[in-house]
Parts: sequence; structure tokens; C-alpha cells
Amino acid sequence: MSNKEKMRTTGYYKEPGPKLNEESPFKSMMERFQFAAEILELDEGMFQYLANPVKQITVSIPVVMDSGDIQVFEGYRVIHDNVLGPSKGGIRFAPDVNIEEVKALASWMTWKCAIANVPFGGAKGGVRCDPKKLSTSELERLTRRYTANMLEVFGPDRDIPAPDMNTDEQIMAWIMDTYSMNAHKTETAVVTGKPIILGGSHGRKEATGRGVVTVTLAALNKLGLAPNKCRTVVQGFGNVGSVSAKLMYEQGAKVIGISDITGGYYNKNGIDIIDAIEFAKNNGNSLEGYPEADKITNEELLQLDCDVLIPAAKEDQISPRNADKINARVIVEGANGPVTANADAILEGNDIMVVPDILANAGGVTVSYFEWVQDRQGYFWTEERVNRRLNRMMRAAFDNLFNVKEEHNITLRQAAYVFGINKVATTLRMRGIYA
Ligand SMILES: NC(=O)C1=CN([C@@H]2O[C@H](COP(=O)(O)OP(=O)(O)OC[C@H]3O[C@@H](n4cnc5c(N)ncnc54)[C@H](O)[C@@H]3O)[C@@H](O)[C@H]2O)C=CC1
Ligand SMILES: O=C(O)CCC(=O)C(=O)O
Repeated sequence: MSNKEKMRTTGYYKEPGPKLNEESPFKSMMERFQFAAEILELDEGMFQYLANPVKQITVSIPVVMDSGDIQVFEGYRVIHDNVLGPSKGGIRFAPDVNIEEVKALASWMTWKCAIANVPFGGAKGGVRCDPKKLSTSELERLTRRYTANMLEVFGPDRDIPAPDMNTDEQIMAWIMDTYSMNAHKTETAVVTGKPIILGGSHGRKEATGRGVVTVTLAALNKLGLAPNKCRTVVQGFGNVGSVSAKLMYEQGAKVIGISDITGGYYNKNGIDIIDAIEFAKNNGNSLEGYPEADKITNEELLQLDCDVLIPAAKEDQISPRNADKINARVIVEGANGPVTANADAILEGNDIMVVPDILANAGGVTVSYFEWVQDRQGYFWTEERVNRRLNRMMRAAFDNLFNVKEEHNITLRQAAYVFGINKVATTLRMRGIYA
């Protein structure tokens, strides 16, 4: 049976047709998985094992709102796999998050942890809510109730959440506290991305953006481009985007475009990113009204003529709809899933190198691993040590995948899936779970 047929039997593969959502992250993930499975000649049992998450949990989260009314939210946690170790992955709060999206994000975490060489499986969580419409105390009650519903799932040796879109160190602190109250002891290692005072790690907040820039520099080196000659565009100005923009700026790159949910901001002479970060900080974390650049749309931003494009907002931003209009030499995926699977070939055909998400944004989970190690040892590292080790691990991961790419004559994304899936499959065979 071909892998395509196997996917049909599990319902994962859908023939292209009018009902198909061509920009579904889960579909993108499965198409790339299928390609790698064929190269690796995975047998059917292994294919089925790795295609299916080990656990999918959906919970109802009743919250007493400030008005006194009860509102019920839906929350998810998907454990894709725990073969390499306890499962690991962020939690996002967003109005449109759903179980299919969380399933894709959880399996990306599995391959990402394998590539980053950290001893974790993959998981992801989400709560369907609009955090901007919640007061701080509503957000706290929501987070604590979600955590209470996940007490049997989370645990420092079982499943360890972290921040993702619209979640931050305060939310991680509430998760840690709720879990600890129920465990009757302080359990810092149950979650990463915490405030430093609660056992967080130096450098975790900046880690994802820092890792993005490490692999960007490695990619530019392969292309023979000097960072200080590169016009850079960054989509998204949250945790990942703002740090990536700042570190590229500090490398001497001219950052000509930045953006957030309010739109794009373009200045052909380059934007002072330190100034833009300060502006957003004093403007409710928003770039709206940023005076030092022209306002453009997010769509126009993605099509700017540049050397480096870092999509660091959300999934499905570059698809066949606009892939042909991308004018970059290299795309470095700060976000998870910003390029859809059916845009890959268009970008490749236009000779645009793509550094895939499961490599490019692995700096976050790498420093989360450092945080977990520090919490368990009760011994904390300096920021300099964290950054040095992060840089070394990201560079090693890039070089490793570049070798796989050259060996098989495939793209860096295909190399990432081939390496990640092969590592998990090999471990699984050795553990004997599959026997
Ligand atoms: N925070 C982390 O450590 C990691 C995050 N990621 C991924 O990076 C991406 C961004 O995450 P964070 O920076 O943590 O989120 P965040 O919530 O801090 O920032 C998201 C940013 O994207 C902007 N945005 C949202 N929708 C947009 C749109 N349609 N167009 C343009 N901008 C838009 C928001 O305004 C905000 O500036 C997500 O895909 C996330 O899964 C990946 C690895 C780790
Ligand atoms: O830091 C972590 O554990 C996971 C971060 C995350 O959710 C991701 O890499 O997508």
C-alpha cells in the first residue's frame, strides 16, 4: 500500500477538491511527513504510529467572569509523541485555535526536539479565547482552571508546557503555581518560560529569536551573503519577531520592514529596531501609528524586495496565493508553519532557500530544556552560558541538516523531516515499543 493510500485509510489524506482547506497546518505537516516517510521507506506500522498523536485531550473550562457570569472556554492538549522523553511544547491562547491546528503543532514539536537534540517528545496546547478581551483576573482564572483540568497530563517527567502565541511568563507562573498547589510542593520543572525569580532561565525569553538569527547567519554564510549587506523583513513583532528583528539589526542588517496584527511598516532606509521596540512597549505592545515608517499591508510586507524574510507571526502566511511574489533570497521560519506545503515547490523553483520552522525556531525549546535541567538541579546558569550553549546547539543542528540535504539532494525542509522522523523511528525500534 502506498503511503498516500495509508493516509487515506486513517483519514489523514484528503484528495484536493473544493472542500479542501488548502492552508491547513495539519495537511501541510502530513504532506511533508508523507514525503519523508517515502524516502525512509517506513513500513506501515511505523507510519501509522508516527502519524497519530498518542493522546488528544479536549476540556471545557468554566470561568467566572468579572461580571459574575460563567463563560465556558474550550482547551486542548495534544501529546504527539513521547519516545525521546517527556513531551514538550507551548500553549497558545487564540480565538481561532482548534484541535487540528494543535495536532499539527504537536507533531512539529516531535520532529523539532529530535532535530534540536533535546530529550523530549512533542506536545502542544491551546485555549480558544481572545486574551485581549479578558481582564488579568479572568486570564488568571482561565489559566488555573485549564491547568487543573490537565493535572494528570502535565508533570516534569510527563509533559512540560511553555509559552507560545499570546502566552507569557506570567501565564507560565500561574500554571506552575496551580500544579504545585495540587502536588503539595513547589514543582518548578513542570513548565518552562517562567519568570527568572520563579526558576526561569536567563535567555529563555529571547531564545527563539536568538536561534532564528543563529541559523539565518549560517544560511547567509552558505549563500555567500554578508549579514550587514542584507535587507531584512520581519513579519510579527511579538516575542519571536521583535527579538529576531533586534538581533538582525545588531548584526548590521538593514531591517526595512516589520509588522504586527495592525499591519506592515516599511522604511527603505532601514528601521531603528530599538526605537520600534520602545514605541511598541509604550503603545500597548502595538506598532499602530509607528511614525518612522510607511504603513503597508501585511500582504505587501511579505512581498517586499529583500534578502532575508522572517515570517514570525503565525501559520499559512505564504501559500500558492502569494509564493510566486516573494522577493527574498532566504526565508527563515520564525513562526510554526508560515509556509504551506503546496508553496514549497514554488519557492524552490524560484531558488529561494527556506530554513524550516522545526529547525529555525528550535532555540525556544532548546533553552526550555536548559531551564528544565537547571530547575531539576537547583543550579542556575549565567545568561552568557545559556547563549553560548544555545548558539552551539543551533549551529550543530543547522550543519547536521545541511549535510542531510546535500547527501540526499533534497531541500532543507525535507532534510529536517527525514532526520527528525528517522531519529524518532530508530529510537522507537530500539525501545521495542513497536515490536
Ligand atoms: N514564543 C516562543 O518561544 C516560540 C514561538 N514560536 C512560534 O512563533 C510564532 C509567534 O509566536 P510569539 O512571538 O511567541 O507570539 P506573540 O504572541 O508574542 O507575537 C505574535 C505577533 O504576531 C502578530 N500577528 C498576529 N497575527 C498576525 C497577522 N495576521 N499578520 C501579522 N502579524 C500578526 C501579533 O500582532 C504579534 O506581534 C508562532 O507561530 C509560535 O508558534 C515558535 C517557537 C517558540
Ligand atoms: O519551549 C518550549 O518548550 C516549546 C516552544 C514551542 O512551543 C515551539 O517551539 O513551538
